[in-house]
Amino acid sequence: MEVLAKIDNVTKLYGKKVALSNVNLEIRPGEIIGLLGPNGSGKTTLIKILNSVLADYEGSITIDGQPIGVHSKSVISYLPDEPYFENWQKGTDVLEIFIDMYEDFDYDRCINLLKRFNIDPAMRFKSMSKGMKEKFLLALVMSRRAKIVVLDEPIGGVDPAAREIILDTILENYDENQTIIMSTHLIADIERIFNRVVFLKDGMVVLDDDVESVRMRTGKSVDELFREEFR
Ligand SMILES: Nc1ncnc2c1ncn2[C@@H]1O[C@H](COP(=O)(O)OP(=O)(O)OP(=O)(O)O)[C@@H](O)[C@H]1O
Repeated sequence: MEVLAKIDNVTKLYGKKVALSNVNLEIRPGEIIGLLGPNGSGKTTLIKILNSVLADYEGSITIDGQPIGVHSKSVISYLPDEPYFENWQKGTDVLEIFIDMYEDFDYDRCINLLKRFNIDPAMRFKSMSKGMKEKFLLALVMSRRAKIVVLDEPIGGVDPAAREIILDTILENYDENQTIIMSTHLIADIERIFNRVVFLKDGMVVLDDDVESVRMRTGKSVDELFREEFR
């Protein structure tokens, strides 16, 4: 099957601290991948490398057949772990930026998602709660018809009822060939949407498997397996 992203022997050091150690992954179209691991295991570092935020690493990465750069940015829709807008801005200001910046941005889809999340884009960010900001940004990022969507801790600040709506929305809105890579600590809440999980431990991949085969092989949910692995 076609490989959408290939991560070959990637190692990342911060000074002497090893954040990623010889990471190898092949990512294919249509996968919904849970990138899981305890605090400090390297999830955000890997996500930042895939999204050109960090460039000083060893190893090689191709995305959609090309090295990381202008093309990879155009095919990846990225939700960072912290919002990147200013408090004085309104939702509509950022919406306009997305319309201008991304050819693949589907405005109607975004407006529908915002309605579903009960977010009024005319509000300024300083008037939104943490969860409202997260939902706003998620609606934007999910509205790009990008080949790869990378979500770093997308629903950490969102209440449990809204989480369910968001997960359903992700499943309903993602295109069949789109790949989603999502880091989270809320494994029990989210694992129903994953079809593949990657566990990182001390910067190394210690598990990379289909969710179905994990369940068949171990008789455990991903959440149970995670708690066992990282106890
Ligand atoms: N800017 C930095 N400078 C130095 N060390 C860093 C920096 N960013 C991350 N690290 C270190 O790299 C390792 C991996 O961090 P990373 O943020 O990728 O982990 P994570 O799995 O995303 O953690 P969390 O679940 O807490 O978000 C940690 O040991 C962390 O201390």
